[in-house]
Amino acid sequence: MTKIAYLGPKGTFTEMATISVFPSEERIPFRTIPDCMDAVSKNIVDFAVVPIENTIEGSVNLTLDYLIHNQKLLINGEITVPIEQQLLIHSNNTKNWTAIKKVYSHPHAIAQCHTFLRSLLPDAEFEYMNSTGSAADYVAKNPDQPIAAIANELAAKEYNLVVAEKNIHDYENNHTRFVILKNESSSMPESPSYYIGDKTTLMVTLPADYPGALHHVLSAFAWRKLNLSKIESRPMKTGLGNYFFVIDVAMKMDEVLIPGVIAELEALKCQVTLLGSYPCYSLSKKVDEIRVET
Ligand SMILES: O=C(O)C(=O)Cc1ccccc1
Repeated sequence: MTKIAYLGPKGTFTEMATISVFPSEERIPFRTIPDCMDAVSKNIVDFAVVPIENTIEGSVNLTLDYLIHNQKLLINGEITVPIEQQLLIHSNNTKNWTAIKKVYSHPHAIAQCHTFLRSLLPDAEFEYMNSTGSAADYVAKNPDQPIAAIANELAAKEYNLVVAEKNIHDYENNHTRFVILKNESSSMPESPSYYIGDKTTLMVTLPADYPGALHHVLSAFAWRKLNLSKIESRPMKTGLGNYFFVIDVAMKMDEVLIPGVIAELEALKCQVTLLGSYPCYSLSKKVDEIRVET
């Protein structure tokens, strides 16, 4: 059976994303994003699902950087999931949850709830965890401490926690994109999620810093009328001011336009790496509907 690594433990948003694309495959939780990617390169699993970008916080740098610098895997698919954050507490603490002293969660989840936290738990400290699921697990295992987790309803059920406050995320339009990684390009199993189109992701390194360099790169896409859905710069880690660009093109790899862009950029002495050309899905179902037992 196909094996899928995801950022665990059970009850994470990544698990929600994974269930929606791989409802009947074997899903295996890993503790960290790099652990998921290593599992693919060591052939312990066939695919890994990890978060890559959030509407509120932007890119998940750990994923982008590990993909570029450590495990050169290919993006085989993408799934976008609506994110609703809940404040979860142990049933021992339901009487006075405003006395919570510490809030545990993934850094992006805490960042998505700053307004709520500042107004209702202004004195609480934050404790950053590898995932929202591991925060929920910690709160469940420490019933005597005045602590809460920020996580989803799946985690509330999984760890038997109480939802003290519902939908505490500051912005309505809170979505996260997850990528499906593999060490080669392979066709994805038919997904029950909604197909929303194809994307191609390129990594571009400029030969040197000179006036108009990025303009030249972008014009290779512009005059071909290729729509870019994202451009992100990340440090090359070789010195201050050295960056590479990760560029998402809103179309499938073709035989003319994208190869033409790559040839043009290479003629400008840019280094271009294809990170993947893949189908994108969207999940707009409720947690109850997506819980699938294997
Ligand atoms: O921690 C999780 O549940 C994850 O899957 C990572 C994450 C954290 C916050 C928002 C979306 C995804």
